[in-house]
Amino acid sequence: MRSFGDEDSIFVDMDRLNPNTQTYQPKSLPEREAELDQLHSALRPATMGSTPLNAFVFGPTGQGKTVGISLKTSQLQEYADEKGLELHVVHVRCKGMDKSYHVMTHLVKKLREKRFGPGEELPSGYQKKTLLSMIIDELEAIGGTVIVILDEIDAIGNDDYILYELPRAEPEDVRLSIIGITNDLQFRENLDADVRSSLGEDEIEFAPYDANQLRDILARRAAGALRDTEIGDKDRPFATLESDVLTDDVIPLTSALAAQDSGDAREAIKLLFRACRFADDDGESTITEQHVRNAHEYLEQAAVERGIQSLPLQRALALLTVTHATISGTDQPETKDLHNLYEVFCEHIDTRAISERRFRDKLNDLADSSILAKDTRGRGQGLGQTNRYEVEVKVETVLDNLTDDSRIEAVIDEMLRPRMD
Ligand SMILES: Nc1ncnc2c1ncn2[C@@H]1O[C@H](COP(=O)(O)OP(=O)(O)OP(=O)(O)O)[C@@H](O)[C@H]1O
Repeated sequence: MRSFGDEDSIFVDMDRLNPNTQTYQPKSLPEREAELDQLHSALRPATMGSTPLNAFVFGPTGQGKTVGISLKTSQLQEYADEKGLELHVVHVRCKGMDKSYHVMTHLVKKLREKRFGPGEELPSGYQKKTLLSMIIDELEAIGGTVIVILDEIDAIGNDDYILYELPRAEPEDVRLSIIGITNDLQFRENLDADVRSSLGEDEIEFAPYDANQLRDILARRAAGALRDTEIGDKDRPFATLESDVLTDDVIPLTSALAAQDSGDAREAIKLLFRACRFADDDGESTITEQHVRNAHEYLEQAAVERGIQSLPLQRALALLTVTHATISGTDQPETKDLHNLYEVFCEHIDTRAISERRFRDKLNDLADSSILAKDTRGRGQGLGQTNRYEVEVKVETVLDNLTDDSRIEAVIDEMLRPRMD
């Protein structure tokens, strides 16, 4: 067994390459200068005793929206503390809160914690209107300038009560600004026009990073995180990066893979971090292109496994029909045959079956998430097209990750496993 503490490492500060924002926050985001200037302009009135503007910040996942806003509001807070201005920033992460109601209970809790310190309870059993009055009361008790950040606000779906009411609340002697953040462009499109115009006094878009920007981001994170790795000119991080542990191809390959997937900085950092950890765990002194490729494969596999684990019942059953065909050696069966098998599964576990058309939608959803491979081909002259499906991953990966629901387990144990022997 390995002992802690007596190993050499390529890392000098591992946290710096950790994509988790609780672990490490960059001190500057040069790639987001334009967006942060826009935010600066929206918040600046706070420094002049006026009300900062409401802003709506949007862009795909992993684009520095959360860290950017946190950097800018911390900078404003520092200024306010220095000048003795009364300013409070409240950050509510709305992920998982599927109603305005939940966002409001969390907002009440956060506002109370501003006054009384951590450990306040979530209020429960109140009507939405009462919660709104509670929020207004709390805001008035705090006073001064209050900036409320509602991060991942798309979680509330169609229930936009809080977004409609809060900008109109007008608490007395409070200069209130609301910053809504979303990575769901559809949510922004679907917002009620009144909500959009009051919340989005300023709209700030974070467009996806390109491969060159990702190179610079990775170079800055790697310098300081890895041994003997430094940047010569901070305005040209990647171009002036010198490293004894990173081979030349590593950052370009990592950026190219992340840019091609989504331009997501979180994914790019995660990939580089995993590649470095693979090298470090093997006791190697350099990180190579192969480590990046292994890390990419590992993360893709992990994402597919998470995707399989979270499949709802109908999609899981649809996946099992294709898996059953693979195990039985049936080469790419027709959707109709898969649906027949699906009906047998449903009967076995006493569940109502969905129609063949909706079943086909489930198969297509699985193909969209790269769990199934879809092949569209002609049936022969004049006979139209047909879709054939195959499992993209190993049969074992499917069976091992579909274990949460006892009905699914029954189908696997009684109808699939016996065919594997
Ligand atoms: N320009 C940058 N320089 C260095 N690190 C960055 C940069 N942009 C983003 N990051 C890092 O990428 C990760 C994701 O950033 P962040 O959480 O701010 O994204 P986001 O746009 O809010 O994503 P989501 O919509 O998923 O919440 C964090 O680890 C962050 O530190």
